[in-house]
Parts: sequence; C-alpha cells; structure tokens
Amino acid sequence: MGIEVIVEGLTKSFGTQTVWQDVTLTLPPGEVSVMLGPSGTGKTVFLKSVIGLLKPERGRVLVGGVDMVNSPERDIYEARKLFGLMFQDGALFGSLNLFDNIAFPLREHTRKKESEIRRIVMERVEMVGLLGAEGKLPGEISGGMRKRAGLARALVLDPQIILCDEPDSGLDPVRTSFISQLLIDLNAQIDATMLIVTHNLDIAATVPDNMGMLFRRELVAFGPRELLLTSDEPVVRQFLSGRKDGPIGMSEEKDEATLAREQVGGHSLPTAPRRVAPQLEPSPGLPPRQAVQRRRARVLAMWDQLPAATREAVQAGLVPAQGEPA
Ligand SMILES: Nc1ncnc2c1ncn2[C@@H]1O[C@H](COP(=O)(O)OP(=O)(O)OP(=O)(O)O)[C@@H](O)[C@H]1O
Repeated sequence: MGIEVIVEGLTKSFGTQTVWQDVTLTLPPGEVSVMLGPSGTGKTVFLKSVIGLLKPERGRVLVGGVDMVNSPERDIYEARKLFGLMFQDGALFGSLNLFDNIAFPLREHTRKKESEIRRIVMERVEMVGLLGAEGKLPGEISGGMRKRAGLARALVLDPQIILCDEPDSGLDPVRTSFISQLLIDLNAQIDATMLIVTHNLDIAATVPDNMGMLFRRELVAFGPRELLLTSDEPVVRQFLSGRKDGPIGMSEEKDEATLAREQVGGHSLPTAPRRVAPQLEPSPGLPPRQAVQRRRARVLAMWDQLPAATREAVQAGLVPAQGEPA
C-alpha cells in the first residue's frame, strides 16, 4: 500500500513573491488526489516541494518519518526513492530509445542485472500500453506515447507515491480519457498514493478520490472529491464550471473594479443543482481499487462535518460494504 503524505503549514516564496502560504493537507495512503488551480498558482512548485526538490521557507512534509523540507539531505535523498515523478513532457532523453529511457532509474539507482532490468522494464511497458514501441526514440512517437513512457519510467522503482504534473497537457480529449483510465488502472494494480496536478476538468471530475485547489496564495480547499464538486466557494465553482465570471481572471485574479462591474451586470454562477459524475472504475480484468473501502471508512468518519450537498453526492456514489444493506 502507498504511504501517507502529511503537509503541515507549508509556505514557499521566491524572493519577495509568496507562491502559497500555510498549506496543510494529508494525502491518504493509496488514494488518488488531484490539485487544481489556475495557471501560475504554484501547483508545480507544490509537487517539487513535496518531493524535496524545492525548499519551502516554513512548514513540513512528512513521508514515512522523513521531513522532506528539514531533514538532512541524505535522508531526503533516500526518501525520494519512494516517489515516482511524471513530468509534463515526459522529460525523456531524446537520444535514448524508450527501453533505455525507462531502464534509466534502474541502471542509475540499483545494481540489478540486465536480465532483471529487462523483465521490469517490459512489465511497465506493457502496463502503460507501449508494447512494441520500446525501440523507438522519443522524437518518433506522439505526445501521448511520450507521456505514457514517462509514466512507465516513474514506475520502475516500485514507487509508493506517484506525482504527475499535468498528465493531460498537449493531449486531445480522447487521449486524455485514456490517460485518466490508465491512472485509475495503475492505482488498482499497485495501490500507490497518487497526486495529480491538472487544469483538466474531466480528469478532476472522474479520476480522484480527493481534490484540492490553490488560489490567491492559499489552499482554498482540500477534501473528498464530492466536497469540491458540490462546493459553494465561488472560486471552486467558477473553476469547475470553466466560466469567465467569478473571481478568477486572465491574470489569475480579477481586480475589485472588474468584480463589482460583473456583479452589477448580473453575472452569477449557475444555480442549477450540480451533478457529480461517477468516478472511473478500473478496466475489466483488473482487481478492485483497495483505496475505495479505506476512503469509504475515512469519509464516513467525517460525516458530521460534511455539508448536506456533499453527503448526498457521497451517498449516491457509495458502494455498500460486503454484508451491508445498500
Ligand atoms: N525556480 C523558480 N524561481 C523563481 N520563480 C519561480 C520558480 N519556479 C516557479 N516560479 C514562480 O512560481 C509561480 C508558480 O509557478 P508554477 O509553475 O508552480 O505554477 P502552476 O500553477 O504549476 O502553473 P501552470 O498551471 O501554468 O503550470 C510562478 O509565478 C512562477 O513564475
């Protein structure tokens, strides 16, 4: 099972620019979480801070007893081996074929024999649906295939935590649906804790167990997917409905005058009840996701604190535990 990631009071600045402050959340073990936010709100900076590649000024990120912000560098280096990181563009070496790209972390970080490396690489190549393409160079394949190769490479060291930076960027809607299904299938197969950064509303609506959103240098919300999908928070509603009207503007935030004009002009967010799309299921033939029952117990434990609309959405999607009435 994947391990929990606890983020406490995290603040990151570059010079005088604060990217976000006092971010606190827990990525539950083995569950899939998505971090949303308009461009430039610091989602990538957040991923890099979780894995210890960037140093926040304040706060902690606890991963299996190691603080990825404040522990000695050698402990952070060791803990980083628990992670698999998938970058936006796949970050592949252009001169190496897909096989050698995917084998790279194994050759770099382990002393495994070539025969063992081949077995592991081919297993991951199959998992991401790239069998037959392993001899190609990154420049000879499509963007979607490069992303899948990047994902295969993130998987070779058997990570317990997988971080994906915009797995949909540059992909058409059909390829994005395939990537969404692949992420859920992976979660069913390896039960890793996953954090996905994206702007994509389809991924947000159908993939995660939990969602969070960064805006105006704060974590606006983080919780079960139904909490954000039914949220009345204007910024969350605007983002999830993909509309122009609301607090998010072209340069992230609208100024007060623009917001006041919109209100006078009668613009408002839709009031119709929102339908929460069902979460994707693993593909036929794969095991059920182990995270589902764990999440169910977790959400029921916070039942009293959830708004009525969220409870309704949770109830609509709850699969009864064995032996329990529906
Ligand atoms: N190494 C760095 N040095 C200085 N500023 C940086 C650095 N990395 C990121 N930033 C700044 O931090 C802010 C957040 O950047 P980040 O890439 O995390 O945003 P994002 O939410 O991932 O955006 P997008 O959705 O467009 O990818 C930006 O203003 C960016 O310019």
